[in-house]
Amino acid sequence: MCYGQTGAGKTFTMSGGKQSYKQRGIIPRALGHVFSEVKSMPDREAKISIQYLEIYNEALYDLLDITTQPHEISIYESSRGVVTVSGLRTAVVTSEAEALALLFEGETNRVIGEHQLNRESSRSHSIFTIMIELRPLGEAGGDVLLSRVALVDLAGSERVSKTKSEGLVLREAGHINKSLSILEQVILGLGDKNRDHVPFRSCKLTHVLKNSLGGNCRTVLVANVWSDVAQTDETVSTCRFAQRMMRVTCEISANVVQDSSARVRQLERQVAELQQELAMHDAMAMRSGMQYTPYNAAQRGELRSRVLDFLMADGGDAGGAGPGGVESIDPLELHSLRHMREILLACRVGAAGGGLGWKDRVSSVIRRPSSAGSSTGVAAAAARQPSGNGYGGGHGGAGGILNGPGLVRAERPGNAGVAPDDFRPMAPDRWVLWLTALEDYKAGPGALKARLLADNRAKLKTSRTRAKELGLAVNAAKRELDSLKTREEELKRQRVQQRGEGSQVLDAEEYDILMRIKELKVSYKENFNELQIIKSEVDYTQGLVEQCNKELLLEFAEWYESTYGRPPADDGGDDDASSSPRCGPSPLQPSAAMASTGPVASARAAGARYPPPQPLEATAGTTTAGRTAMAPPSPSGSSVSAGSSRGAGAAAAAAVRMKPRAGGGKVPLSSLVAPSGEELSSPQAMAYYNAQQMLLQKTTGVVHRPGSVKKTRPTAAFGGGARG
Ligand SMILES: Nc1ncnc2c1ncn2[C@@H]1O[C@H](COP(=O)(O)OP(=O)(O)OP(=O)(O)O)[C@@H](O)[C@H]1O
Repeated sequence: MCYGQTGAGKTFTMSGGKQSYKQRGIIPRALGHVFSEVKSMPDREAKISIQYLEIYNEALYDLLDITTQPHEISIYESSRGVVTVSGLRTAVVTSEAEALALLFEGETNRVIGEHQLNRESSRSHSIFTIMIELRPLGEAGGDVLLSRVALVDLAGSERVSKTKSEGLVLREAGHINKSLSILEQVILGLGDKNRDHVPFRSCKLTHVLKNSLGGNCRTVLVANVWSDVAQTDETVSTCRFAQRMMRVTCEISANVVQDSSARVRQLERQVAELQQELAMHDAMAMRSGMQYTPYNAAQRGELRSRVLDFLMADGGDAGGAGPGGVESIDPLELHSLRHMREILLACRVGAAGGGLGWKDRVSSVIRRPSSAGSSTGVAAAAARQPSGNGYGGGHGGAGGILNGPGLVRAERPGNAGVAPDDFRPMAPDRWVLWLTALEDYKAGPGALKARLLADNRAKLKTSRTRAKELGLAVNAAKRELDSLKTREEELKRQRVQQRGEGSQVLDAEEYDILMRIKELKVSYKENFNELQIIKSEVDYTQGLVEQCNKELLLEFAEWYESTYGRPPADDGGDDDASSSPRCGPSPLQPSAAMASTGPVASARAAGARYPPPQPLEATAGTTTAGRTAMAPPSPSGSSVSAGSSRGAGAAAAAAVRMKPRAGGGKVPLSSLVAPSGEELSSPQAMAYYNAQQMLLQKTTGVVHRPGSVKKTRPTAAFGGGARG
């Protein structure tokens, strides 16, 4: 801030002489300095803007904006005491030249007058403000440093006796002197710590300069004096003012603010970076198909379908590992918290639909014995079932998969194909039927696809295992490389310290380390390359598995519909077949062609609403209770037409043979083989058996158990009493 009597050289000091570049004043020098400083900070982004205010006769004028319509410029003070001038043009400048052009434009707009002491006397106070916003360049959202430099060229105090002012110039002098007098009082007030009130608001000049005098600021006063004996009084007066000014002390701190919009951008960028990081970790750990965004309806439906598939693939609790045991089941891997939540949601949806036994099912999965080679026979399973529970293994928890609710594709008028998200809960009894039919389908017409699915799953498992191994090897190699490099650096430093810079002789340890590093680099590269290949293989096979699974289910749905009719709406499964008019052609009844002969016909004759099942457990010649005829196994490992239990079409497709067994008699379920020759897994066989038991009971009221034939009263839930 330049202060002094008129003609002392304030404007010359602040703006400079017009003769040469050398005479440039503080303002152009400050602008040059600001821009060169900004240039020397490539890691920062600066926004520079300027304002140029004039206070003339206690009125505010915008020196950068005189061409536009006159507009009100007013002083606004916030509750926190921050003073701003509203309505003032703030010109953002990107170069020194641009800023200088505006400075010159503003100066030409200033009011000047002529009097005895100065031919070009400034008749106003001017405040040229440079505002700088500095923020980290690559790190939007960091702290923003706000700076403000107010370069003030005060009008000079003048003694009218000396200036001989009159008229307008005299009036201007009055305003000038008055405002300078208030400025002096303000400075006095600021210098006196005991003073409560500082009259900032007494005039426009002090009000505007409030934050530049007593706020969070550093104030520099240039006291301009006219070194002439005739001006001694004014010089003394100026020096006294400067002296008072020196008493004013301020506590300053940097104006650092948080840019909220930039902060949002920063956080977004951070999230994106973390997602990339996560993706990289997933890639390294060979976790494909990870999803961190919310699931859409189709994806949710797909997952539900997979959960169901998982549960069905298990096929009950036959207990134990082995070719058909727990170990052969493809686990539902948990990829992420979101994935886990979705799986639990799928379970909950299922539970909400059927409920019965679902909890048991989950418990049985969790508690399933894992000892390899344990007995997988029916007897073992049966031993765990509560006796006389009505539905054989299917109801006691051991064969829990049959108890769980299923999902059925919702029907759409005129559209057999439905999206996976159209699954809705199915009553347990219907689900049993559906599940059993699926097993049939997989063993019969869908055997090829099922085999393909199983093959692809096996391949996927192998690839994943290999990828996991490679990932571990790559990570281990990386860790070892890092630690060896650190050790090598350390040894190198020691060698240089001991033998000097030029020493090239390595000791044994350093040599070994270098050799190992070389080896590791080769193996790292090989493993890494293989990892990339395996990764794409995993991704591809994963896709194949999903595709096969989807196709299998869709083809099965078609097959089911053509075999049994369209799945009915869920009516709770409590239809009374004997009384209902739906006893006739039911959606679930086999077609006439299918049901014309054999057990189907028998069942229909008996009023069975469902295709009658056939117990798989062949206790030759003994299972005659009820209305369903049992065919004993043929001596040659003969086939029991399990398929016939689901109609002729299914019979051909889903025939299950029994392995020949020395001595005949009972054949354990673990010996069952599918027509394809594929040995049924114990859980599959158990599920199959349980399902058939359940259906048998529903149609005939007979519960067949391994080693026993028992007649039970059908439950009301199936309304099948009339058929017993
Ligand atoms: N250091 C200097 N070297 C050369 N000329 C100067 C110097 N200081 C001031 N002058 C000249 O003196 C005259 C008066 O200076 P200036 O207008 O800057 O005074 P002022 O203090 O601003 O006066 P006022 O208060 O009336 O505006 C100008 O013609 C200017 O060129």
